[in-house]
Amino acid sequence: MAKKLLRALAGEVQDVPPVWLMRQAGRYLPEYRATREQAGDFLSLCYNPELAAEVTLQPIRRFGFDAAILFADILLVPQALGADLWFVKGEGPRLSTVTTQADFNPLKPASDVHGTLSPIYETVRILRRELPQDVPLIGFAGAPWTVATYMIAGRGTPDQGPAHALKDENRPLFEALLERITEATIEYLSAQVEAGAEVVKLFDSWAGSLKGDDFDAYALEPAKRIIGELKARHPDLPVIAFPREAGEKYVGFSRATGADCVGLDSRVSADWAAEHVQKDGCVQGNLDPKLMVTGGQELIDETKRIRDALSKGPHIFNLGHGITPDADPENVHVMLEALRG
Ligand SMILES: Cc1c2[nH]c(c1CCC(=O)O)Cc1[nH]c(c(CCC(=O)O)c1C)Cc1[nH]c(c(CCC(=O)O)c1C)Cc1[nH]c(c(C)c1CCC(=O)O)C2
Repeated sequence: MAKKLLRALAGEVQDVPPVWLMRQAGRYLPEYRATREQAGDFLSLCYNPELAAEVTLQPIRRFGFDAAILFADILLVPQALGADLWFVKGEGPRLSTVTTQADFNPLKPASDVHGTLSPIYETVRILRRELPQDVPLIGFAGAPWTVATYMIAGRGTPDQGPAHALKDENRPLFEALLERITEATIEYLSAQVEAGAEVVKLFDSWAGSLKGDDFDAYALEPAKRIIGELKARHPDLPVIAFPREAGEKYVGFSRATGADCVGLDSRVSADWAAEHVQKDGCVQGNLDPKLMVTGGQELIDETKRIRDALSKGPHIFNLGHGITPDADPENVHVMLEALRG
């Protein structure tokens, strides 16, 4: 029997949808925290193929999810382009900033990213050997806009203000940066597929802060380019696009970009998505990650409600965003029982 996730991506409607969770390998799991400790820190874990493969496998062993997602980070691409990257404990990522032509000039060409990223391809090769036969591996990268917001600000920002400011004040530089990230992302994802990733996902976590024509130019168009080039190189490759908080812009996104599936955040209702988004194909989502912390009957009811609302078309069950460090692993079992039971 073909893998459940691949069947959903091919448009098959299933009584019980395949399920995996964003950030399923992460700090809510004690075994993840132990392996990260063993690696030293988060980035050392990302670049250690044996240990990165181990943390990718941990949630598969514990929960029996229908897909594994490569353990890495979207900010490895800026690092491969030459940006400095480090993580401040309890705060998050920091990067050297790109706000002037002088900052941009030393960035490497896209074809040079493989030197830094080759350990990630080794992680993929290990995983293809070690994953159970029925569990496909999802590779991923950040979408150009989201990656650019971190490269421009040098950190996460609540409103992506610095990136919007550069877009408004120096559009040629902003567009050159997006172009470089786009090219690097094509190279990176293509190499993941060559190493054995069976599906790829493009995370545009901050797509929702792009409005109107900006959304089309800087979220939709780059996704379309990346997906078009990947499918030219790997014709059967399924792609999941996640323009988080796109709202009304979710409508038609998969048709316009060529994505096989669109990821939904928790702000849109499953009923609305069934009518307006799922008519174009597979959707993924969209349980509120908070329910993995609070649990109880509401978790059970919401899981079933989303499953039922999206049951008339192809659906991959997931959260609306990543599972948080304060989530209770027991609640994952509760959700799986509600979904599959
Ligand atoms: C914006 C973004 C990043 N990284 C990612 C995104 C897009 C998705 C999203 O919106 O969440 C994507 C990502 N990051 C990670 C994965 C691995 C696969 C998975 O299990 O989903 C994936 C797919 C591991 C990680 N990436 C990070 C962790 C936590 C690091 C740790 O172990 O201390 C993990 C497991 C760190 C990270 N990485 C990033 C930030 C802002 C942070 C700090 C915030 C935080 O601590 O949660 C950048």
